[in-house]
Amino acid sequence: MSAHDTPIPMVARRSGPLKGEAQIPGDKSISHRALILGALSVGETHVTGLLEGQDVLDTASAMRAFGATVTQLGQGEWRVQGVGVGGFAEPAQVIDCGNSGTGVRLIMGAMATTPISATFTGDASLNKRPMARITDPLALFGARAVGRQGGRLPMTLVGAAEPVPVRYTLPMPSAQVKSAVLLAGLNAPGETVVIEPEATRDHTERMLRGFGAEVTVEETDEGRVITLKGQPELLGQRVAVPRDPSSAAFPVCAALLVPGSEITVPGVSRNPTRDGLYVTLLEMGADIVFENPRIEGGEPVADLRVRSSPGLQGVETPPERAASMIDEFPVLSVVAALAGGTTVMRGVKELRVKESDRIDAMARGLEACGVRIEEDADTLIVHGMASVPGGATVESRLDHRIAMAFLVLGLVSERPVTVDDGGPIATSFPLFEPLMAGLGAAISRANG
Ligand SMILES: O=C(O)C1=C[C@@H](OP(=O)(O)O)[C@@H](O)[C@H](O)C1
Ligand SMILES: C=C(OP(=O)(O)O)C(=O)O
Repeated sequence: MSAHDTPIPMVARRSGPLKGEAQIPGDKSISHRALILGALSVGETHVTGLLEGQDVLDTASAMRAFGATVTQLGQGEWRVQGVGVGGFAEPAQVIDCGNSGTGVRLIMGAMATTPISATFTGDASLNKRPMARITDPLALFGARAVGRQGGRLPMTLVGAAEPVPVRYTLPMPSAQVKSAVLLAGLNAPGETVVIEPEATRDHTERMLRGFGAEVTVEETDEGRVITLKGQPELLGQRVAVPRDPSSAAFPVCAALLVPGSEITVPGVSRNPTRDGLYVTLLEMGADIVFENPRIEGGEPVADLRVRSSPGLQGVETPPERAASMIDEFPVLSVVAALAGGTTVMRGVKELRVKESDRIDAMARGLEACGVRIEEDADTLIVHGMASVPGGATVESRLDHRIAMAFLVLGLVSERPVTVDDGGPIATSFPLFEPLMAGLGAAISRANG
């Protein structure tokens, strides 16, 4: 579903020191997976800390349409009564995944080996994103996609009546593709194998094991070889969702940039497959301390203490790090604009097929704010400056991360930065505005 109908312009102004504690919402990737695996399990799954952003709410509605019972018990506390592997019913209505690539791609995988059909659609952003990367491997199981030319939504997926297991090497580093293949493999006999030449976020493998599937991971010369034994009985679990490092990135980067700031950010996931931004910020000279490291809900977490860091220096991020920080490049570009020297982000072409073309969105927005950038198909280069003029209205292009990144820039630019539509922020970080205001950030509705 579309999270909002009319644009919500927002503005950020130069702010005094950010202080206090930032309670980040639950991880989006893990929240989607908790609902989907809960729906594919026998018995009851109890989730705490679920992200109640629109992307995840759309996945909850989809799981209901496939026959699971999904109930909100309290804030972030949800119950899923599953239908078991292979138990999805054919939905009576079109499945609208809104703005969410993760939602639609994982759900297509989850239904592809069940003999039912479902029609999927999304908002104007999602309906432009490539789906052949999913329907190609799902066809190997015996599923069939029918829809628009060019592999875009809306499309109908006809699940395989007699699925066969698959061995598939990922042609691009994508946890969504990996996860779709593994979820499809659940209802195929025999072993489904996914080979990923570059490691991507591993929440699906971790959580499948937690729900009782047999999953092995081998590091080989070809990359990570993930083997799933098909047709397990998944059993409902208790899932405690850790806080989202991709959402935490916004207040963390804001605190690094705004002079005199000191914030704490408790309980953020430090899964190594998600840690690239934090590695990069430390290399740039950021003052971030990871306190009280521990395991929560099967994921490594820590409490972050972040202090403003005036001497940040530009760095080069290598292509092999890109997957572990893929959603953080927009906000890293903002940090880079205020760092000494040049920051070169390599191996980032996947950014071109996110909610927007994020290389183009950042490049045009930063230029409008007075920052010098260079780009090619797979690289973004930002030339840092002591002070960014700002004073522009930037297009958020139905992309939550673009909107939040430019609002962070506005906190430290000479003149305010406006984003034409902050509505998409609700897809991943519904309480971004009050959370940032609570820290002392001057972010508000532009017409309010
Ligand atoms: O699997 C996931 O939960 C995600 C994988 C990434 O997408 P790709 O698989 O397209 O890289 C990431 O950008 C997205 O926000 C969440
Ligand atoms: C790319 C993202 O999400 P999705 O692919 O699920 O739309 C994101 O949250 O930055």
